[in-house]
Amino acid sequence: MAAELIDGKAIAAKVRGEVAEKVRAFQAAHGRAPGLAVVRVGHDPASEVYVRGKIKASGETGMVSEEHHLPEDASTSEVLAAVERLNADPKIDGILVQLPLPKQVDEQTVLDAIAPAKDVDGFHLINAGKLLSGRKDGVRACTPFGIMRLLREAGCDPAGKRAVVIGRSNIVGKPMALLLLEANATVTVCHSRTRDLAEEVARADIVVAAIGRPELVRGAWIREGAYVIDVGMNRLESGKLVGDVEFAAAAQRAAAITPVPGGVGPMTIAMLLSNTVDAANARIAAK
Ligand SMILES: NC(=O)C1=CN([C@@H]2O[C@H](COP(=O)(O)OP(=O)(O)OC[C@H]3O[C@@H](n4cnc5c(N)ncnc54)[C@H](OP(=O)(O)O)[C@@H]3O)[C@@H](O)[C@H]2O)C=CC1
Ligand SMILES: Nc1nc(=O)c2c([nH]1)NC[C@@H]1CN(c3ccc(C(=O)N[C@@H](CCC(=O)O)C(=O)O)cc3)C=[N+]21
Ligand SMILES: [Mg+2]
Repeated sequence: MAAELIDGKAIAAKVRGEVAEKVRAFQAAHGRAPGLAVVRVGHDPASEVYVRGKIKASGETGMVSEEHHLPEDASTSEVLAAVERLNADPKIDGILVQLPLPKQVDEQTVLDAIAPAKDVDGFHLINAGKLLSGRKDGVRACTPFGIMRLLREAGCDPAGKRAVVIGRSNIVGKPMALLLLEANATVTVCHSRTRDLAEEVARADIVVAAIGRPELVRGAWIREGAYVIDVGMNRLESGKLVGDVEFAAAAQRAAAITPVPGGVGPMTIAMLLSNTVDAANARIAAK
């Protein structure tokens, strides 16, 4: 069986088109475009690539975006000062602090300083708590939120299905598990201490791999007809980018699968823009 390819690039383009429509309506109603601020600290080469992608994509939707670059040796209070300025800036609707931060910067303190209404990553504990509590008004983390859209576009309704999420980070694995639960899947969360990962995966109708280990999930583990979502971004020494799933072998068994690149990554950026225009509208509505 050859899997359907879930074309994240194409679906992300569709989402960006929806966002551009909302940006036009916002501009017409309020005389300005929604504003996104990205804070980047130091010189992580991968972060530079991702931030460039975010700035470019936001411009294409008609949004205004700005990048604030702080030096590698910036202190927690310097990063906090940048966040506070953006919290107070009425033209800024969304704030994203690119992770990872240099070691001397306290990541949790910085994320918790972002005004929850401007936290377009959905990483603030208020937004994490809203998701946990089943409230619909919080901001959803971009990567898991985008994955829910990919599943929907692939014709997969999670209700009643067995979903296995591999990874339990605050930015991908945990919010992913909660969104799948909200969509009525039966959810198992696996991690580095899981005794038999192959056995867990073999039962899954939906597999989301968010590990960061090249092709750790073997194609032979995949249940016939499963939906496979690969979040992993692993740069090999050859320069090739591969996911956490052994793609070619998994595609022999899956109903549908996301490629790397061109799957989850572009959707993450599209959902960031979607969260930003939604945050702009919500802030105006709250005034
Ligand atoms: N495409 C996109 O938009 C995005 C892609 N990514 C990519 O997704 C991947 C995961 O990111 P992130 O969640 O931040 O990573 P983290 O490193 O924070 O989390 C990795 C998770 O994988 C688990 N893990 C590690 N080794 C194994 C193993 N052998 N078996 C089972 N589980 C294991 C860890 O378990 P434990 O908790 O026990 O340590 C941990 O929960 C990375 O490749 C990252 O680059 C991330 C964000 C967005
Ligand atoms: N505050 C914060 N928010 C994030 O959302 C965030 C972050 N920090 N830190 C890093 C991770 C990673 N991440 C990606 C986004 C897009 C692609 C992406 O577009 N990838 C392309 C390929 C890019 C390439 O070729 O390197 C693709 O998959 O097709 C990947 C990864 C967001 N993250
Ligand atoms: Mg993200």
